[in-house]
Amino acid sequence: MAQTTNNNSAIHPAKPPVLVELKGLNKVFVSDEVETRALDNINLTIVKGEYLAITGPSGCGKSTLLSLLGLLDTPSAGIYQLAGHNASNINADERARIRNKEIGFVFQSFNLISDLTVAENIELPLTYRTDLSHKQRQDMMYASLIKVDLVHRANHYPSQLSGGQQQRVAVARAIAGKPAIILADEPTGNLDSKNAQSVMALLDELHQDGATICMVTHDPASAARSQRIIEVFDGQIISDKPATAPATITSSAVAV
Ligand SMILES: Nc1ncnc2c1ncn2[C@@H]1O[C@H](COP(=O)(O)OP(=O)(O)OP(=O)(O)O)[C@@H](O)[C@H]1O
Repeated sequence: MAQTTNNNSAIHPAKPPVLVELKGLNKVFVSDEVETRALDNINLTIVKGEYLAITGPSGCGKSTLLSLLGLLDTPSAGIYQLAGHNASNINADERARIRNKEIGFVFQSFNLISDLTVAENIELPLTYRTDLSHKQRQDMMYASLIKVDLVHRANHYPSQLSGGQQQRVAVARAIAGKPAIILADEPTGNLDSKNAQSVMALLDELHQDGATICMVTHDPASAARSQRIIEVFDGQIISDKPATAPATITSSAVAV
C-alpha cells in the first residue's frame, strides 16, 4: 500500500523512551569525620539509543556518577529510575539482579579474568542469569564475539591478546546480555591511539545499531564522537550540550 507523505508520525516521529532518570541525586562520602559531597543535586535524563559522554576535571564526581548509574553504589539522596525499575531504594540482591540484566560495563583496565578464556570471560556474567539456558548463553556469547570480530580468539586467554583486543572482549562481555545501557569508564585510557580508534569505532557501531551508551572520558576527541556531552564540576552538571563532531552528524544521519 502506498505511504502518505503527510502522515503525522513521519512529521513527529515517536520520542524514544526514557531509560535513565536521575532526580536530585546526591552522594556524600563520610570517612574519618571528613564529609565529601561527591555529587550535588544531579538531574539527568537519558533516552533509549542516546550516546553521551561525561567529562570534567579529576575529582569532579564522574566515576561516582557512573558507579551510581551502574548500581555499584547507592545515592545518599535522590531518585534513580532505570529501564522502568525504581533503582533508588532497593536491597543489594535486587540491585545485583538489575545490574546483571540491564547494565554492561566497560572499564579502563578491561577487568578480564586472566585464567578464563575469551569465551568464558564473555559467558561468565550470563551464568548468573536464571532466565537463560546454557544454549542461549552460548548463542549470546558467540553473537557478541562475532560483533567484535574475535571469534578466532574464543579459546585464547587475555594475556595472549593485545590491549585493543582485550578491550573488544570486554565490550563483547558488556553487550552479550543485551543490556539496556552500556557504561564505559575511560574505555580507551589504557590503549595506544590505533587500538583506541578501533574501540571507539566499535562503540560508534554499537550506537548505530541502537545501543544506549554513557561514557566517562577525559579525551575531547572521544567525547566528540558521542551525541551529547555532559560536563561535571564540583559534583554538579554545569553543561549539557550536543556534540558537534562530524562522526556524530554521520551517525544521526544513518539513524534517520
Ligand atoms: N569511597 C570514597 N570515599 C571518600 N571519598 C570519595 C570516595 N570516592 C570518591 N570520593 C571523593 O569524591 C570526589 C569525586 O570523586 P570521583 O572519583 O567521582 O571523581 P572523578 O571525576 O571520577 O575523578 P578522576 O577523573 O580523577 O577519576 C572526590 O573528591 C573523591 O576524593
